[in-house]
Amino acid sequence: MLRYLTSGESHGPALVAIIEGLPANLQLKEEAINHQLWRRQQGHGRGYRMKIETDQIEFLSGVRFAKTMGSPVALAVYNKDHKNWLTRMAPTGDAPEDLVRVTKPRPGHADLPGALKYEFDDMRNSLERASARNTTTLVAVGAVARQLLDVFSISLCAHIVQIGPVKVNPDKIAALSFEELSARAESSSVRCADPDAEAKMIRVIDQAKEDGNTVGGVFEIIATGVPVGLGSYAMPDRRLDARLAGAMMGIQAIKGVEIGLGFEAATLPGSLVHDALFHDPKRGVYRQTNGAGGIEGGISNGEPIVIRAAMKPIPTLYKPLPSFDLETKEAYLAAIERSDACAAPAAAVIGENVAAYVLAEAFCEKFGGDSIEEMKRNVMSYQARVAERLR
Ligand SMILES: Cc1cc2nc3c(=O)[nH]c(=O)nc-3n(C[C@H](O)[C@H](O)[C@H](O)COP(=O)(O)O)c2cc1C
Ligand SMILES: C=C(O[C@@H]1CC(C(=O)O)=C[C@@H](OP(=O)(O)O)[C@H]1O)C(=O)O
Repeated sequence: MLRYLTSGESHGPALVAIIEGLPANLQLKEEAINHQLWRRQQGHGRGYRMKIETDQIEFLSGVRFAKTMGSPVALAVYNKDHKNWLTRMAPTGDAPEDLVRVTKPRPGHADLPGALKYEFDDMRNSLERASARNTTTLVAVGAVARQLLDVFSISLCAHIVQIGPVKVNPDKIAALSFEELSARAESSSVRCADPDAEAKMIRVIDQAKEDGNTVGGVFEIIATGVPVGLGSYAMPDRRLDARLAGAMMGIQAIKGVEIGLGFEAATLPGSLVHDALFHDPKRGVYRQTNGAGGIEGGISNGEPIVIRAAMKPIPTLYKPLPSFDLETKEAYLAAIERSDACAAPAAAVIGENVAAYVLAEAFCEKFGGDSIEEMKRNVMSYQARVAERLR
Protein backbone atom coordinates (compact mmCIF):
# COMPACT_ATOMS: atom_id res chain seq x y z
CA MET A 1 0.00 0.00 0.00
CA LEU A 2 1.34 3.40 -1.01
CA ARG A 3 0.71 6.25 1.43
CA TYR A 4 2.17 9.63 2.34
CA LEU A 5 2.00 12.48 4.82
CA THR A 6 3.17 16.05 4.43
CA SER A 7 3.90 18.75 6.98
CA GLY A 8 4.94 22.38 6.72
CA GLU A 9 3.73 25.97 6.89
CA SER A 10 3.97 28.60 4.16
CA HIS A 11 6.61 30.71 5.95
CA GLY A 12 8.02 28.08 8.33
CA PRO A 13 11.52 26.61 8.00
CA ALA A 14 10.67 23.72 5.65
CA LEU A 15 8.05 21.56 3.98
CA VAL A 16 8.50 17.82 4.46
CA ALA A 17 6.95 14.61 3.13
CA ILE A 18 7.18 10.93 3.96
CA ILE A 19 6.15 8.36 1.34
CA GLU A 20 5.80 4.75 2.33
CA GLY A 21 5.10 1.64 0.27
CA LEU A 22 7.28 2.26 -2.79
CA PRO A 23 8.84 -0.93 -4.17
CA ALA A 24 12.57 -1.35 -3.60
CA ASN A 25 15.10 -0.69 -6.38
CA LEU A 26 13.05 2.05 -8.04
CA GLN A 27 15.38 4.67 -9.51
CA LEU A 28 14.52 8.13 -8.13
CA LYS A 29 16.05 11.04 -9.99
CA GLU A 30 16.27 14.18 -7.87
CA GLU A 31 16.40 16.38 -10.99
CA ALA A 32 13.08 14.93 -12.25
CA ILE A 33 11.42 15.90 -8.95
CA ASN A 34 13.00 19.36 -9.02
CA HIS A 35 11.79 19.80 -12.59
CA GLN A 36 8.17 19.23 -11.46
CA LEU A 37 8.71 21.73 -8.61
CA TRP A 38 10.04 24.24 -11.13
CA ARG A 39 6.97 23.71 -13.37
CA ARG A 40 4.69 24.36 -10.38
CA GLN A 41 6.36 27.70 -9.78
CA GLN A 42 5.72 28.97 -13.33
CA GLY A 43 2.71 30.66 -14.86
CA HIS A 44 1.62 34.14 -15.79
CA GLY A 45 -0.13 35.72 -12.81
CA ARG A 46 2.01 34.34 -10.01
CA GLY A 47 3.05 36.79 -7.27
CA TYR A 48 6.35 37.95 -5.77
CA ARG A 49 6.82 34.85 -3.58
CA MET A 50 7.75 32.81 -6.65
CA LYS A 51 10.72 35.14 -7.21
CA ILE A 52 11.98 34.39 -3.72
CA GLU A 53 11.71 30.59 -3.86
CA THR A 54 13.63 28.08 -6.00
CA ASP A 55 12.07 24.87 -4.77
CA GLN A 56 14.45 21.90 -4.60
CA ILE A 57 14.15 18.69 -2.63
CA GLU A 58 16.62 17.11 -0.28
CA PHE A 59 16.22 13.36 0.30
CA LEU A 60 16.54 12.60 4.01
CA SER A 61 16.04 8.84 4.06
CA GLY A 62 14.80 5.76 2.22
CA VAL A 63 17.01 6.28 -0.84
CA ARG A 64 20.54 4.96 -1.42
CA PHE A 65 22.56 5.64 -4.57
CA ALA A 66 19.39 7.10 -6.12
CA LYS A 67 17.36 3.92 -5.59
CA THR A 68 14.56 3.18 -3.12
CA MET A 69 15.29 0.66 -0.38
CA GLY A 70 11.71 -0.39 0.38
CA SER A 71 11.77 1.79 3.49
CA PRO A 72 9.87 5.10 3.93
CA VAL A 73 11.25 7.90 1.75
CA ALA A 74 11.51 11.26 3.51
CA LEU A 75 12.23 14.52 1.70
CA ALA A 76 12.37 18.22 2.57
CA VAL A 77 12.01 21.50 0.69
CA TYR A 78 13.39 24.50 2.58
CA ASN A 79 11.49 27.81 2.50
CA LYS A 80 13.92 30.55 1.47
CA ASP A 81 11.36 33.13 2.64
CA HIS A 82 11.59 31.81 6.22
CA LYS A 83 14.58 34.04 6.92
CA ASN A 84 12.20 37.02 6.58
CA TRP A 85 9.80 35.46 9.10
CA LEU A 86 12.22 34.26 11.80
CA THR A 87 10.46 36.01 14.68
CA ARG A 88 6.92 35.75 13.32
CA MET A 89 7.18 32.03 12.48
CA ALA A 90 9.64 30.75 15.10
CA PRO A 91 8.85 27.11 15.92
CA THR A 92 10.08 27.61 19.52
CA GLY A 93 10.05 30.33 22.20
CA ASP A 94 7.31 32.86 23.02
CA ALA A 95 5.46 35.12 20.58
CA PRO A 96 7.14 38.55 20.42
CA GLU A 97 5.32 41.36 22.30
CA ASP A 98 4.92 43.44 19.13
CA LEU A 99 3.57 40.57 16.98
CA VAL A 100 1.00 41.83 14.47
CA ARG A 101 -1.84 39.31 14.44
CA VAL A 102 -4.15 38.62 11.49
CA THR A 103 -7.66 39.43 12.76
CA LYS A 104 -9.51 40.61 9.60
CA PRO A 105 -10.49 37.44 7.71
CA ARG A 106 -10.29 37.24 3.91
CA PRO A 107 -13.57 35.96 2.43
CA GLY A 108 -12.86 32.73 0.57
CA HIS A 109 -9.73 31.83 2.54
CA ALA A 110 -9.42 29.55 5.58
CA ASP A 111 -8.84 32.49 7.98
CA LEU A 112 -12.22 32.64 9.74
CA PRO A 113 -13.35 28.98 9.75
CA GLY A 114 -9.83 27.95 10.80
CA ALA A 115 -9.70 30.46 13.67
CA LEU A 116 -13.11 29.35 14.96
CA LYS A 117 -12.42 25.65 14.62
CA TYR A 118 -8.97 25.68 16.25
CA GLU A 119 -9.62 28.55 18.70
CA PHE A 120 -6.93 30.89 17.33
CA ASP A 121 -6.79 34.64 18.02
CA ASP A 122 -4.22 35.01 15.23
CA MET A 123 -5.52 33.80 11.88
CA ARG A 124 -1.94 33.37 10.67
CA ASN A 125 -2.11 30.01 12.44
CA SER A 126 -4.85 28.98 9.95
CA LEU A 127 -3.57 30.55 6.78
CA GLU A 128 -0.03 29.24 7.12
CA ARG A 129 -1.05 25.61 6.64
CA ALA A 130 -4.11 26.33 4.50
CA SER A 131 -1.83 28.17 2.06
CA ALA A 132 -1.14 26.43 -1.22
CA ARG A 133 2.55 26.66 -0.39
CA ASN A 134 2.29 23.07 0.79
CA THR A 135 1.32 21.97 -2.72
CA THR A 136 5.11 21.96 -3.18
CA THR A 137 5.31 18.70 -1.23
CA LEU A 138 2.18 17.35 -2.95
CA VAL A 139 4.00 17.85 -6.24
CA ALA A 140 7.20 16.31 -4.85
CA VAL A 141 5.26 13.22 -3.76
CA GLY A 142 3.56 13.04 -7.17
CA ALA A 143 6.91 13.48 -8.89
CA VAL A 144 8.28 10.50 -6.96
CA ALA A 145 5.18 8.47 -7.89
CA ARG A 146 5.48 9.30 -11.57
CA GLN A 147 8.95 7.79 -11.67
CA LEU A 148 7.23 4.50 -10.88
CA LEU A 149 4.71 5.23 -13.65
CA ASP A 150 7.59 6.03 -16.05
CA VAL A 151 8.87 2.47 -15.69
CA PHE A 152 5.54 1.27 -17.09
CA SER A 153 5.29 3.97 -19.81
CA ILE A 154 2.41 5.84 -18.18
CA SER A 155 2.61 9.56 -19.05
CA LEU A 156 0.64 12.60 -17.92
CA CYS A 157 0.17 16.13 -19.18
CA ALA A 158 -1.95 19.06 -18.04
CA HIS A 159 -3.14 22.07 -19.99
CA ILE A 160 -5.37 25.05 -19.32
CA VAL A 161 -8.75 25.01 -21.08
CA GLN A 162 -10.20 28.17 -19.50
CA ILE A 163 -9.06 31.32 -17.64
CA GLY A 164 -11.88 33.51 -16.35
CA PRO A 165 -14.41 33.64 -19.23
CA VAL A 166 -11.86 32.77 -21.97
CA LYS A 167 -12.06 29.19 -23.25
CA VAL A 168 -9.87 27.23 -25.69
CA ASN A 169 -11.36 26.12 -29.00
CA PRO A 170 -11.99 22.39 -28.31
CA ASP A 171 -11.59 21.47 -31.99
CA LYS A 172 -8.06 22.91 -32.01
CA ILE A 173 -7.17 20.90 -28.92
CA ALA A 174 -8.74 17.69 -30.27
CA ALA A 175 -6.57 17.98 -33.42
CA LEU A 176 -3.37 17.72 -31.35
CA SER A 177 -1.61 14.49 -30.40
CA PHE A 178 -0.77 13.91 -26.72
CA GLU A 179 2.85 14.87 -27.45
CA GLU A 180 1.90 18.06 -29.33
CA LEU A 181 -0.56 19.09 -26.62
CA SER A 182 1.99 18.48 -23.92
CA ALA A 183 4.75 20.39 -25.76
CA ARG A 184 2.51 23.37 -26.49
CA ALA A 185 1.24 23.59 -22.91
CA GLU A 186 4.80 23.35 -21.68
CA SER A 187 5.94 26.33 -23.75
CA SER A 188 2.96 28.56 -22.89
CA SER A 189 3.12 30.99 -19.94
CA VAL A 190 -0.48 30.05 -19.11
CA ARG A 191 -0.15 26.37 -20.13
CA CYS A 192 -2.61 26.85 -22.95
CA ALA A 193 -2.22 24.92 -26.23
CA ASP A 194 -4.51 27.23 -28.25
CA PRO A 195 -2.47 30.37 -29.15
CA ASP A 196 -5.54 32.59 -29.81
CA ALA A 197 -7.07 31.76 -26.45
CA GLU A 198 -3.66 32.07 -24.79
CA ALA A 199 -3.28 35.72 -25.82
CA LYS A 200 -6.76 36.53 -24.47
CA MET A 201 -6.07 34.66 -21.22
CA ILE A 202 -2.92 36.71 -20.61
CA ARG A 203 -4.94 39.91 -21.10
CA VAL A 204 -7.63 38.71 -18.66
CA ILE A 205 -5.00 38.00 -15.99
CA ASP A 206 -3.27 41.36 -16.53
CA GLN A 207 -6.58 43.19 -16.34
CA ALA A 208 -7.54 41.42 -13.11
CA LYS A 209 -4.17 42.36 -11.62
CA GLU A 210 -4.59 45.98 -12.67
CA ASP A 211 -8.05 46.03 -11.08
CA GLY A 212 -6.80 44.57 -7.77
CA ASN A 213 -8.82 41.47 -8.65
CA THR A 214 -8.14 37.76 -9.31
CA VAL A 215 -9.29 35.09 -11.80
CA GLY A 216 -9.66 31.33 -11.75
CA GLY A 217 -9.66 28.77 -14.53
CA VAL A 218 -10.12 25.18 -15.65
CA PHE A 219 -7.34 22.69 -16.39
CA GLU A 220 -7.43 19.29 -18.04
CA ILE A 221 -5.17 16.37 -17.23
CA ILE A 222 -4.60 13.47 -19.61
CA ALA A 223 -2.90 10.24 -18.55
CA THR A 224 -1.88 7.80 -21.30
CA GLY A 225 -0.64 4.23 -21.06
CA VAL A 226 -2.77 3.41 -18.00
CA PRO A 227 -3.52 -0.32 -18.10
CA VAL A 228 -7.05 -1.64 -17.83
CA GLY A 229 -7.93 -2.66 -14.26
CA LEU A 230 -6.86 0.10 -11.84
CA GLY A 231 -9.49 0.85 -9.18
CA SER A 232 -12.67 -1.12 -8.55
CA TYR A 233 -16.44 -0.85 -8.36
CA ALA A 234 -16.35 -3.15 -5.29
CA MET A 235 -16.58 -0.25 -2.82
CA PRO A 236 -17.13 3.49 -3.42
CA ASP A 237 -13.76 4.42 -1.96
CA ARG A 238 -11.96 2.04 -4.32
CA ARG A 239 -13.37 3.66 -7.47
CA LEU A 240 -10.58 5.24 -9.51
CA ASP A 241 -12.83 8.15 -10.58
CA ALA A 242 -13.79 8.85 -6.95
CA ARG A 243 -10.16 8.77 -5.89
CA LEU A 244 -9.00 11.07 -8.67
CA ALA A 245 -11.86 13.52 -8.07
CA GLY A 246 -11.25 13.49 -4.31
CA ALA A 247 -7.55 14.12 -4.86
CA MET A 248 -8.28 17.07 -7.17
CA MET A 249 -10.68 18.55 -4.61
CA GLY A 250 -7.89 18.13 -2.07
CA ILE A 251 -5.97 20.90 -3.85
CA GLN A 252 -6.63 24.39 -2.51
CA ALA A 253 -9.22 26.42 -4.46
CA ILE A 254 -10.44 23.51 -6.66
CA LYS A 255 -14.23 23.64 -6.69
CA GLY A 256 -15.32 21.23 -9.42
CA VAL A 257 -14.06 18.08 -11.15
CA GLU A 258 -15.16 16.24 -14.27
CA ILE A 259 -14.07 12.89 -15.71
CA GLY A 260 -14.43 12.41 -19.47
CA LEU A 261 -17.51 14.22 -20.78
CA GLY A 262 -18.34 15.16 -17.19
CA PHE A 263 -21.28 17.56 -16.86
CA GLU A 264 -21.86 17.47 -20.63
CA ALA A 265 -22.79 13.78 -20.35
CA ALA A 266 -25.94 14.81 -18.48
CA THR A 267 -27.13 16.82 -21.47
CA LEU A 268 -26.60 14.19 -24.20
CA PRO A 269 -28.42 10.95 -25.08
CA GLY A 270 -26.74 7.67 -24.13
CA SER A 271 -26.00 6.90 -27.78
CA LEU A 272 -23.68 9.95 -27.89
CA VAL A 273 -22.12 9.44 -24.49
CA HIS A 274 -21.06 5.79 -24.30
CA ASP A 275 -18.11 4.48 -26.24
CA ALA A 276 -19.10 1.72 -28.69
CA LEU A 277 -16.88 -1.38 -28.81
CA PHE A 278 -15.53 -2.82 -32.06
CA HIS A 279 -13.41 -5.82 -32.93
CA ASP A 280 -10.89 -6.17 -35.70
CA PRO A 281 -8.71 -9.28 -36.11
CA LYS A 282 -5.58 -7.09 -36.37
CA ARG A 283 -6.35 -4.49 -33.66
CA GLY A 284 -8.34 -6.69 -31.32
CA VAL A 285 -11.13 -4.90 -29.37
CA TYR A 286 -11.10 -1.11 -29.71
CA ARG A 287 -13.16 2.07 -29.15
CA GLN A 288 -13.42 5.09 -31.44
CA THR A 289 -14.42 7.57 -28.74
CA ASN A 290 -13.49 8.26 -25.13
CA GLY A 291 -16.50 9.95 -23.52
CA ALA A 292 -15.91 7.87 -20.39
CA GLY A 293 -12.52 9.55 -19.93
CA GLY A 294 -10.80 6.17 -19.54
CA ILE A 295 -12.84 4.94 -16.57
CA GLU A 296 -15.91 2.65 -16.56
CA GLY A 297 -17.37 1.27 -13.33
CA GLY A 298 -14.64 2.93 -11.32
CA ILE A 299 -12.01 0.88 -13.20
CA SER A 300 -9.52 2.17 -15.77
CA ASN A 301 -10.49 0.74 -19.19
CA GLY A 302 -7.18 1.22 -21.02
CA GLU A 303 -8.15 4.46 -22.77
CA PRO A 304 -6.48 7.77 -21.81
CA ILE A 305 -7.78 9.09 -18.50
CA VAL A 306 -9.20 12.60 -18.87
CA ILE A 307 -9.85 14.79 -15.82
CA ARG A 308 -10.89 18.46 -15.71
CA ALA A 309 -10.82 20.62 -12.59
CA ALA A 310 -12.13 24.14 -11.98
CA MET A 311 -10.20 26.56 -9.77
CA LYS A 312 -11.96 29.52 -8.17
CA PRO A 313 -10.32 32.96 -8.22
CA ILE A 314 -7.66 33.57 -5.52
CA PRO A 315 -9.34 34.91 -2.34
CA THR A 316 -6.78 37.60 -1.45
CA LEU A 317 -7.81 40.75 -3.32
CA TYR A 318 -5.65 43.86 -3.50
CA LYS A 319 -9.00 45.69 -3.58
CA PRO A 320 -10.36 43.73 -0.62
CA LEU A 321 -13.96 42.72 0.03
CA PRO A 322 -15.85 43.89 3.11
CA SER A 323 -14.98 41.94 6.23
CA PHE A 324 -14.73 42.58 9.98
CA ASP A 325 -12.27 42.46 12.86
CA LEU A 326 -12.73 39.30 14.90
CA GLU A 327 -11.65 41.11 18.09
CA THR A 328 -13.63 44.36 17.88
CA LYS A 329 -16.40 43.21 15.46
CA GLU A 330 -15.93 46.52 13.64
CA ALA A 331 -16.39 46.57 9.88
CA TYR A 332 -13.09 46.57 7.95
CA LEU A 333 -11.83 45.58 4.58
CA ALA A 334 -10.28 42.08 4.50
CA ALA A 335 -6.56 41.75 5.23
CA ILE A 336 -4.17 41.89 2.26
CA GLU A 337 -1.41 39.30 2.09
CA ARG A 338 1.08 39.36 -0.77
CA SER A 339 -0.72 37.27 -3.36
CA ASP A 340 -1.05 35.69 -6.79
CA ALA A 341 -3.53 37.17 -9.34
CA CYS A 342 -4.05 33.80 -11.05
CA ALA A 343 -2.54 30.44 -10.14
CA ALA A 344 -4.54 28.17 -12.45
CA PRO A 345 -1.46 27.25 -14.58
CA ALA A 346 0.34 26.24 -11.37
CA ALA A 347 -2.75 24.35 -10.19
CA ALA A 348 -2.66 22.40 -13.48
CA VAL A 349 0.85 21.17 -12.66
CA ILE A 350 -0.22 20.34 -9.11
CA GLY A 351 -3.25 18.42 -10.46
CA GLU A 352 -1.06 16.50 -12.89
CA ASN A 353 1.30 15.34 -10.13
CA VAL A 354 -1.52 14.59 -7.71
CA ALA A 355 -3.18 12.46 -10.40
CA ALA A 356 0.16 10.69 -10.91
CA TYR A 357 0.20 9.81 -7.21
CA VAL A 358 -3.35 8.39 -7.31
CA LEU A 359 -2.51 6.29 -10.38
CA ALA A 360 0.70 5.03 -8.77
CA GLU A 361 -1.21 4.14 -5.60
CA ALA A 362 -3.81 2.17 -7.59
CA PHE A 363 -1.01 0.61 -9.66
CA CYS A 364 0.79 -0.60 -6.53
CA GLU A 365 -2.47 -2.10 -5.23
CA LYS A 366 -3.14 -3.93 -8.49
CA PHE A 367 0.36 -5.25 -9.12
CA GLY A 368 1.89 -5.43 -5.63
CA GLY A 369 5.52 -6.42 -5.38
CA ASP A 370 8.21 -5.58 -2.84
CA SER A 371 10.69 -4.75 -5.58
CA ILE A 372 10.33 -3.06 -8.94
CA GLU A 373 11.49 -6.33 -10.54
CA GLU A 374 8.63 -8.27 -8.91
CA MET A 375 6.18 -5.59 -9.99
CA LYS A 376 7.41 -5.81 -13.60
CA ARG A 377 6.85 -9.59 -13.62
CA ASN A 378 3.34 -9.13 -12.25
CA VAL A 379 2.51 -6.47 -14.85
CA MET A 380 3.86 -8.57 -17.72
CA SER A 381 1.83 -11.66 -16.90
CA TYR A 382 -1.35 -9.62 -16.37
CA GLN A 383 -0.90 -7.63 -19.60
CA ALA A 384 -0.34 -10.85 -21.57
CA ARG A 385 -3.61 -12.29 -20.23
CA VAL A 386 -5.58 -9.11 -21.02
CA ALA A 387 -4.14 -8.94 -24.56
CA GLU A 388 -5.04 -12.61 -25.10
CA ARG A 389 -8.68 -11.99 -24.07
CA LEU A 390 -9.12 -8.97 -26.35
CA ARG A 391 -7.43 -10.49 -29.41
C1 LIG B 1 -1.09 27.22 -6.70
C2 LIG B 1 -2.01 28.00 -5.82
C3 LIG B 1 -1.64 29.27 -5.42
C4 LIG B 1 -2.47 30.02 -4.61
N1 LIG B 1 -2.10 31.28 -4.26
C5 LIG B 1 -2.89 32.00 -3.47
C6 LIG B 1 -2.53 33.34 -3.09
O1 LIG B 1 -1.49 33.84 -3.48
N2 LIG B 1 -3.37 34.02 -2.29
C7 LIG B 1 -4.54 33.48 -1.84
O2 LIG B 1 -5.28 34.13 -1.14
N3 LIG B 1 -4.92 32.22 -2.19
C8 LIG B 1 -4.13 31.49 -2.98
N4 LIG B 1 -4.52 30.21 -3.33
C9 LIG B 1 -5.82 29.72 -2.91
C10 LIG B 1 -5.90 29.44 -1.43
O3 LIG B 1 -4.85 28.61 -1.00
C11 LIG B 1 -7.25 28.77 -1.10
O4 LIG B 1 -8.29 29.47 -1.70
C12 LIG B 1 -7.46 28.73 0.40
O5 LIG B 1 -6.53 27.83 0.99
C13 LIG B 1 -8.87 28.33 0.83
O6 LIG B 1 -9.18 27.04 0.40
P1 LIG B 1 -10.41 26.74 -0.60
O7 LIG B 1 -10.32 27.76 -1.69
O8 LIG B 1 -10.17 25.37 -1.10
O9 LIG B 1 -11.67 26.90 0.16
C14 LIG B 1 -3.70 29.46 -4.16
C15 LIG B 1 -4.06 28.16 -4.55
C16 LIG B 1 -3.23 27.43 -5.38
C17 LIG B 1 -3.64 26.04 -5.80
C1 LIG C 1 3.96 30.20 -1.72
C2 LIG C 1 3.17 29.64 -2.62
O1 LIG C 1 1.89 30.00 -2.89
C3 LIG C 1 1.30 30.87 -2.00
C4 LIG C 1 -0.09 30.40 -1.79
C5 LIG C 1 -0.82 31.36 -0.97
C6 LIG C 1 -2.09 30.89 -0.41
O2 LIG C 1 -2.68 31.63 0.40
O3 LIG C 1 -2.54 29.80 -0.77
C7 LIG C 1 -0.34 32.65 -0.76
C8 LIG C 1 0.93 33.15 -1.33
O4 LIG C 1 2.02 33.04 -0.42
P1 LIG C 1 2.81 34.34 0.11
O5 LIG C 1 1.81 34.99 1.03
O6 LIG C 1 4.01 33.86 0.83
O7 LIG C 1 3.12 35.16 -1.10
C9 LIG C 1 1.30 32.28 -2.51
O8 LIG C 1 2.52 32.67 -3.07
C10 LIG C 1 3.62 28.56 -3.48
O9 LIG C 1 2.78 28.12 -4.30
O10 LIG C 1 4.77 28.13 -3.36
